Amino acid sequence: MNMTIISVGKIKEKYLKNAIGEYSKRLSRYCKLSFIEVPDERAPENLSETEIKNIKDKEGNIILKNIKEGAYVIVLDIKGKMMTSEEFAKKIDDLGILGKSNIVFVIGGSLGLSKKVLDKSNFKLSFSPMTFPHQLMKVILLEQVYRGFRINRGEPYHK
Ligand SMILES: C[S@@+](CC[C@H](N)C(=O)[O-])C[C@H]1O[C@@H](n2cnc3c(N)ncnc32)[C@H](O)[C@@H]1O
Repeated sequence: MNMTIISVGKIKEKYLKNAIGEYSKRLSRYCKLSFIEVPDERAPENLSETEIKNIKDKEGNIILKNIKEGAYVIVLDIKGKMMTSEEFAKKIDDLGILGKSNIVFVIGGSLGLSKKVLDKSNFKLSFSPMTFPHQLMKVILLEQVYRGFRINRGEPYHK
């Protein structure tokens, strides 16, 4: 299974890079993982609704260009569906059974995702009603994908 994580902005913090590196290494046993980082637009304070929309559209159009035809697109969206880790593991397993071999996860930038990107998605996944920084979201997502593969294989993992 190929998994691609498209996110907005570069991760600069060393501790987050290390965590991403660690989970990427662990996941290499289970899937082919790749990352695409889309440049984030400068977003000063006090932007108007129109300016916010324009920025999200600009970032969104680059995200869309990076999604290959036929990929199953899961966007990370606070208002999306919340799941247990077991349900998420089953979702990954079901996608494999359905022959969906290219899964794309999309994480928005500080302003969130454009409507076009949300509309393009096959599934909207929420990790909680709380807002997390997008950089941290990448680590949390990787951990849950790793946990999902371990659950699906019946392999031990700390609860
Ligand atoms: C800082 S948040 C953006 C907040 C923005 N105000 C919004 O409502 O989308 C950056 C990105 O992280 C992801 N994210 C943050 N918290 C999340 C959560 N609880 N569940 C799912 N995705 C989340 C989403 O992809 C979001 O676009």
